[in-house]
Amino acid sequence: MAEEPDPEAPRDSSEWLFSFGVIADIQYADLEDGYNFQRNRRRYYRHSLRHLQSAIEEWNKEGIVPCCVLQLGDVIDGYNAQCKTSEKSLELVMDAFQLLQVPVHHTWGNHEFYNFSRDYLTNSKLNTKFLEDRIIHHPETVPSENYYAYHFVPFPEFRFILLDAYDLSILGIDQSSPRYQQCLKILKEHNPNAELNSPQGLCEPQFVQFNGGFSQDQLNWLNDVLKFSDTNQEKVVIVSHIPIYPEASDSVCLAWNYREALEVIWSHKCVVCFLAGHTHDGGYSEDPSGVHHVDLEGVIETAPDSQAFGTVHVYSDKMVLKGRGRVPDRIMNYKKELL
Ligand SMILES: Nc1ncnc2c1ncn2[C@@H]1O[C@H](COP(=O)(O)OP(=O)(O)O)[C@@H](O)[C@H]1O
Repeated sequence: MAEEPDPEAPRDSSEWLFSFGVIADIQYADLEDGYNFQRNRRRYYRHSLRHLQSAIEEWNKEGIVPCCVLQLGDVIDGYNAQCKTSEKSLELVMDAFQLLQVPVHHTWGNHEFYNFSRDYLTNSKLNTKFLEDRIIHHPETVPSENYYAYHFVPFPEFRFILLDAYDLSILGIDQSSPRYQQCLKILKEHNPNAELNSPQGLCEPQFVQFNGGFSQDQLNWLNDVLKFSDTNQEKVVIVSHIPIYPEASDSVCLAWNYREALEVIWSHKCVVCFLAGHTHDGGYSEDPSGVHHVDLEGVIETAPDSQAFGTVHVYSDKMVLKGRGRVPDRIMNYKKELL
């Protein structure tokens, strides 16, 4: 289990290596406050941009400036599509990110696909694949163009892998394409409801339209990258919009084939942390193999007088999440076999 950091504790003796920022579910729209589908959580559409701007100001001012920021998806809200403000809102959010002194890695969530097609996203500023690492002589670690995923090395012996959790999905793709038909078939096989966003009565409630999953092709690629990391004594952090570990997430918010993703991860020792967004409430659990699953609290459901972002300080023996506002602090020790 992660320990709560003790502010009174003496300064750590383990070696600090680098830090990175995390933020999730900004869902900006120039709209009055609203509510989620259940109408039990307030959504601060307009203020979410202010939250982002103040997170950027704080990261820029930190004594130890993070080496990069991970944006965990849903950067603008789906309402923008109805209001025909998708491009304008994206521009405002990207202008805010411009002020950040370090690179941002953008993950794609369901709200990206409510606003834009996959082709549009591929050609947009939300495609940060140019920041990827290429491992020479290992073509198996090069991702296919069929999904938006890549890996990068923010610090020697640490590999971060950004996954496409909507690789299997009916969102953002042409309804006449074979891929759409294949994904619709998977969804309907698991969800007989007329409203495919409804999990009502499902034994696997994650099979809803606002979720997605990982293709076998992407899982094979992930397996190959993890194999390389195991062999080269790297520690790996995985980033995805949708979470994959039930103990850390609402069961409705998991990736369609989360079990397959866990199976791949659990067959390697190198993974230390899986970071996701999507749930808005946040969640945390260390799985039996010692992988820390963090679902970050969403900016969109964060009151103006609070905050929702964090900085992860990476040490030789652990990662320490320093949360702001409703993101709690966490100490995440590495599994023994990695020390
Ligand atoms: N239980 C449900 N039944 C039917 N539709 C739902 C249900 N939950 C969510 N939806 C719909 O699914 C879409 C995504 O839900 P939303 O709560 O906005 O997701 P997010 O948390 O990603 O913003 C919305 O169009 C919403 O109306």
